[in-house]
Amino acid sequence: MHILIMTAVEAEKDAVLRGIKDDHRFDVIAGGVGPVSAAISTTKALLTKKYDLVISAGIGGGFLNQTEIGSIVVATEIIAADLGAETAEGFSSIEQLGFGTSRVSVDQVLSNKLVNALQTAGLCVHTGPVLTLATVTGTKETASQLSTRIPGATVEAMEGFGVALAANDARLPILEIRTISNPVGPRDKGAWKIKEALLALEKASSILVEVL
Ligand SMILES: O=C(O)c1cccc(C(=O)CC[C@H]2O[C@@H](n3cnc4c(=O)[nH]cnc43)[C@H](O)[C@@H]2O)c1
Repeated sequence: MHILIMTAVEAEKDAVLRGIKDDHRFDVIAGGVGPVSAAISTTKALLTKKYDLVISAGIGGGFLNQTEIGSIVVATEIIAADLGAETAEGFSSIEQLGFGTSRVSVDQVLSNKLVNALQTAGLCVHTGPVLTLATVTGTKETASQLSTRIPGATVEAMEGFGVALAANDARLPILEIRTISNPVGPRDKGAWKIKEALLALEKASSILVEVL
């Protein structure tokens, strides 16, 4: 089995590599920040080699009461949360506009297997929809609007949907794994617990090797 893991930045890639060690089934690529860079980088990677599974992995912002800093989230669904139109009545999704879909399903069998293994290893793990946004949420109001609009929203990050669309286009299964560095809400980048989130990403990656 050949597995492609896409992160946004090098620090996330290094954390994944520390977890998977020298397992040659995995390629790990830092494809850039945001859904567009992620989609382009993933598409390019999928054209260069035959893969069986694609994983979007990295740190993310956790929704209040759903996650803790340093916990791991395995996506049940990958959702482009800002793909649509703002109207006088509120946000209209791309589905409501009739132009396509903002949701990609994950491989449920693999994701359940991974969640069980992470729990067995004693790690703090949650499951739920992982949102992709091109803009990091920076206010309480936007955070609250997102969790109202997308019930169960667990994490927000910036790449999953781009990676997932590229995987879908290549007819490959997709997973998304995020570890929580900060709460979704008022921006305070100085308070992001990046070290803790990268350590959790390393641990989650070491379990991935056992599961796949
Ligand atoms: O400064 C560093 O050392 C550093 C190390 C690793 C990663 C970073 C990033 O800034 C990664 C950006 C990446 O993180 C995701 N992310 C994290 N929190 C959020 C959030 O609250 N909302 C949306 N995205 C978030 C995102 O996927 C970015 O690509 C820095």
